[in-house]
Amino acid sequence: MQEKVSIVKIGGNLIENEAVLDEFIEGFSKLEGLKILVHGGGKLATQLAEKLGIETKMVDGRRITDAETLKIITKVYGGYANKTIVAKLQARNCNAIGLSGADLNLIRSVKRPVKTHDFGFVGDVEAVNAAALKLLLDHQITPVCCAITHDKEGQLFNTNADTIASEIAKAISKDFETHLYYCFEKNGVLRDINDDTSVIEEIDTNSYQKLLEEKIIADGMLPKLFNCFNALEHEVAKVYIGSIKMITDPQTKKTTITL
Ligand SMILES: Nc1ncnc2c1ncn2[C@@H]1O[C@H](COP(=O)(O)OP(=O)(O)O)[C@@H](O)[C@H]1O
Ligand SMILES: CC(=O)N[C@@H](CCC(=O)OP(=O)(O)O)C(=O)O
Repeated sequence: MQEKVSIVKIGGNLIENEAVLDEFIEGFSKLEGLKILVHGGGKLATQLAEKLGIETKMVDGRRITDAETLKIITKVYGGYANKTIVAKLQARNCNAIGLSGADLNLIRSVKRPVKTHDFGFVGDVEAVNAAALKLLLDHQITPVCCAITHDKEGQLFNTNADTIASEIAKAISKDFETHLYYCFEKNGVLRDINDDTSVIEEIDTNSYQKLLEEKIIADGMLPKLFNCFNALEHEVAKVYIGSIKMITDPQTKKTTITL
């Protein structure tokens, strides 16, 4: 039987709020077994860009990343957010290491091809160094991964954090039973975005198509669900979308994604 690994992705709207981040870290550090944390930080990057007078442009949930924006996201994701999370985990005796996709050649990507838009320094994932992750996990070290990748020729890229989480989950599924959790500020995929009690408890391939047609799944939820199904199609055992409470309390209402 394969050993279980929990991969938990936490969105930027949560890490921006210190009390919520602390609650999450408390729960995550108590999670039994092997684990990996993937974090976003989009909201913090947007705030810093605004302070520096740099306009933020998002297309289909992805940030157009010019050279100045790449500097900002490297500071925010690879620096402030990543190191704050690692320090908070260490304070709870969770032996974490912060990594970008360049560290250990963890995630190699290629510039997103120009179709309707040129996203600039945005990378699509090509390869994940699963052996490096296994090495860390085998030593009970918890990787904390941010939304930065590289092309192995010296160029950093910005990559959606939901994609980082699903690509990591896919890559280690040969060696481990992987359970992927997408934590964000709502209780799950909602039928009515203004009603936090309207959680859709299960979404499968058929109901997914219907929810897309009805436009119930929109904005940031589009890449998230694409990544959920992509993970399940590549041997990831379980995929959930919900609040931070779902990782500590299995009874918490959430959305379970199935094929
Ligand atoms: N059906 C839906 N249920 C929940 N959220 C939805 C739905 N459709 C669109 N959304 C939007 O998607 C957002 C989550 O996407 P995003 O901000 O990219 O998440 P994250 O912070 O985890 O990266 C929610 O805050 C919400 O505004
Ligand atoms: C290419 C691209 O869009 N990258 C994302 C990476 C961060 C992210 O995904 O953060 P959240 O999970 O907080 O949304 C961005 O810069 O916003």
